[in-house]
Amino acid sequence: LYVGKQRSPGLPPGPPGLPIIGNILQSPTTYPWRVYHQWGKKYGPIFTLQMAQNTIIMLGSHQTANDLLNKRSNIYSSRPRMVMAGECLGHGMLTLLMPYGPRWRAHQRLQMSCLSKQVSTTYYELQEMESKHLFGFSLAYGKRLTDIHEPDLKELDIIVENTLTTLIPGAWVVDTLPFLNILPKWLASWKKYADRLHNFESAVYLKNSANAIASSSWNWCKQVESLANGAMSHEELAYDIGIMYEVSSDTTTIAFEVFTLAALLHPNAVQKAQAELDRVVGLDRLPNFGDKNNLPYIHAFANEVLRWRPVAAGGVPHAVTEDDEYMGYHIPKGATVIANHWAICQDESVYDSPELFNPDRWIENPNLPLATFGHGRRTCFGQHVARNSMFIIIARLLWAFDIDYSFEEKSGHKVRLIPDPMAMTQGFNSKPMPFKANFKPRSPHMEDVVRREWDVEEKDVSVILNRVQKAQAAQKHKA
Ligand code: HEM
Repeated sequence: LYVGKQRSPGLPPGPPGLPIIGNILQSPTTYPWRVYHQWGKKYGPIFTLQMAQNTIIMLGSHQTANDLLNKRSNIYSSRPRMVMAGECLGHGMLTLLMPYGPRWRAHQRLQMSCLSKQVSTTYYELQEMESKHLFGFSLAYGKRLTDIHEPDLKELDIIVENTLTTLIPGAWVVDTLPFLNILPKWLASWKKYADRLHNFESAVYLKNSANAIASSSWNWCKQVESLANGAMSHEELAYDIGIMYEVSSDTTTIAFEVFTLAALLHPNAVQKAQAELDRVVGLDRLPNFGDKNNLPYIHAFANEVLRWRPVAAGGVPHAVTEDDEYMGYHIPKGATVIANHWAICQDESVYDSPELFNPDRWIENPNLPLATFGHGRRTCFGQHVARNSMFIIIARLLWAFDIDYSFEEKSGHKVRLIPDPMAMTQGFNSKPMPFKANFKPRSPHMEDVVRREWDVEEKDVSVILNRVQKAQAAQKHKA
């Protein structure tokens, strides 16, 4: 079935490749996750791509990803060498890309002290406040940003964009041929580029962290500094907080863009959500976290947004640390193992008519699996915070607004601007291509309620963060 020379015997099947370079020339340049989804139909739910020396095992079904990445997570939880992003840019400090082992676990413990399911309930007040004004920087650095043009936010957005450029699969020759990284800087243009980005990133993270530690309120920087108790450098700790901001801001923003796209294209689902909100919450106050257990359709809507267009559509690569056998195939130690989130979210054996946006599937079966936050021990640490953000923002947006098409004048006629639901960006994260939507208050009364609630809200972030600290101390005391 495949060219024997490029593959060790017993590997899962895959497209035949060329000597030495294997499948490199066949790497799809547009929507690789959709192409791999199709290849999965031909080669099966587990198949191999040989990228020069790198063996990549693609998992295209819920079952294969669950069997390997979840059930055997003791050996499927490392990361492949991502030389450009992990080494040249991050100098080994980006937890997302760290190999599995004691060092990653030490950082994971620090990050989970800020993000666990239990701890995330202590952020409700802040999320409620910020959802009225739309949540970001406060937890990490103990300071509110009120304007999207603030320089602090711009700097972090530049870092996110820079990092994403270093993560594009296939974009950097050194990721395909890692041995090239021994070349001196004058011969290795990527090293000079990465140095520039690293110096900027490190300086911003250290500055933000120093300001946060000097501030009067509780924040994540203070939390990890006190837990690490001198065992890690300030730079490493500043990176732990920086990466939490990096991986949360782009992903969560994309989830809301997908939400808006889904809401625009599926008015029936919006009507169902609004009927639930009106019944449970009524018309005289905004929904809040106290309503969390009584709004199943809002949770279903959020889950379906995450399934319909998974944010990291192509998956985040894992690496296997031992030789393994699965379905009669050999999976060699060191291979990269990628769960294709797009293919898994379209898995027909799990989701009926997966191409449809249908929140009701989560009402019929609230235990459906969801690949969007990844798998096993590397599952997104921030999933509880992210889910809470999605709950409160979706509930409040749909309570307060109708989301409708924009119109354009064409030869004297008003024409609806209908976005293409499949038009998404490429890259590590995939978001909808720009589109227009109109948010219209559902009634003047509801508009008044939003204004009134914002006027009486506690907006002093240090007051709220000190309450967060007290709530976390109470949780520890109870435990
Ligand atoms: C909708 C929003 C989000 C999505 C879709 C998302 C998705 C992901 C995915 C797919 C991974 C890699 C999983 C794997 O390797 O199998 C990941 C890792 C991670 N996420 Fe998220 N994420 C989101 C929001 C957040 C937030 C809000 C935070 C923190 C505040 C966060 C923190 C992290 C961290 C620290 C990791 C690295 C875990 C590691 O060390 O490997 N994420 N996320």
